[in-house]
Amino acid sequence: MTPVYFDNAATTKIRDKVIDAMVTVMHNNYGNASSTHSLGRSSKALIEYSRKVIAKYFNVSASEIVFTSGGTEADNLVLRSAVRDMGVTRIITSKIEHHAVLHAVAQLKTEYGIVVDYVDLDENGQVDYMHLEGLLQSTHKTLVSLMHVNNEIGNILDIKRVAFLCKAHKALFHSDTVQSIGHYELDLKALPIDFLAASAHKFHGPKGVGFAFVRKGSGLKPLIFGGEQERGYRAGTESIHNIIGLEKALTQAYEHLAEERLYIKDLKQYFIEKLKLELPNSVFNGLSGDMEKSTYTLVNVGLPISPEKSAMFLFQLDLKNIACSKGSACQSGSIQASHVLSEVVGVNDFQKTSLRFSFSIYNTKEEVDYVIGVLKDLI
Ligand SMILES: Cc1ncc(COP(=O)(O)O)c(C=O)c1O
Repeated sequence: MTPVYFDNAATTKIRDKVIDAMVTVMHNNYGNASSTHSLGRSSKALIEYSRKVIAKYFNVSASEIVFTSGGTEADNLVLRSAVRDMGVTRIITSKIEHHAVLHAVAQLKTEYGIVVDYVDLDENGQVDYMHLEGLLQSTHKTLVSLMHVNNEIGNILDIKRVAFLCKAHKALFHSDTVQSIGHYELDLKALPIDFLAASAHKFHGPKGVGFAFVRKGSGLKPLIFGGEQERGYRAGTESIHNIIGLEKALTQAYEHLAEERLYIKDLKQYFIEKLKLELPNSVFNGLSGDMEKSTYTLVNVGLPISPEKSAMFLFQLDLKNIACSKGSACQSGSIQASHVLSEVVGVNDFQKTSLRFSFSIYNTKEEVDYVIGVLKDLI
């Protein structure tokens, strides 16, 4: 039996069309994009074509897209260069960012002694925009780094509001959009955002490739030094098949966005209703039970199971062929809280075991029925 895969926020299955495009490239376009012969030139042309296609979706110019090994590298590229090369002396972020941001910022604090401030969050983990505005009254050269969609609880940031707040206070704005690109559209002509991070494996593309959007004139310098690839922003021979895979995955995602969003949203709604009916003592963490204020791709549920029993519970789910994420009140058997849930889940609800179920076009309502049936039986 193939697993019921409800862990799409961790990574997604690659689309067949994406695999086909990548295999064709691996067969035919093995030339190094820096070589001047025709094989090299055709590799280079493919990369530049992909860059143009990607840039168009965000209404930016191709030179503002820098390919990276994924979201983590894109976050690090932006954050580290902001401090090292752009004069940033203060970063405002939140305690529920992905570790790719949190740990990179902590490292910058250690290395450069920058000031780090964490914006207040409300009881659902939503950014307190008034507090953010207060924090922005500062003489420091500031960068704000706030994620668009939270990977654990699905909360959606009012990215437009934050972008204009930053602009009004002359702060740079970076958003980790790893969970939103491919699922939400962003017009970067209309939004004053300076930097973004994206990752292909979150929208049915390959692992190990992503990109940073870097606004023209930002003064960004590389994280990795060597050759002149990526216009000097990122040294190293380009992974052509991965870049083509990224572009094809993004094209597929945005071409089918309307119908696929409807399909997945309907699945999430069905999951919520069914869970409320079958296990009414469950709670939805953060805003994940709110169809409008959280992403349509995931729910994070506190189930009425004590954390001590949580490790066994996850093992039992695994035996039933259910793949979901611990997301979690208890990780790998030790009672170690997720940093996101520690911030947003109240003490009482924290006595429950939290699981993240994240959906994609490859899931069905029958799978939802199966999972909720298993949860009910086990509980
Ligand atoms: C919000 C967020 N940021 C960054 C990352 C890291 O991306 P990558 O796996 O491409 O390095 C992830 C992946 O889990 C994520 O969910």
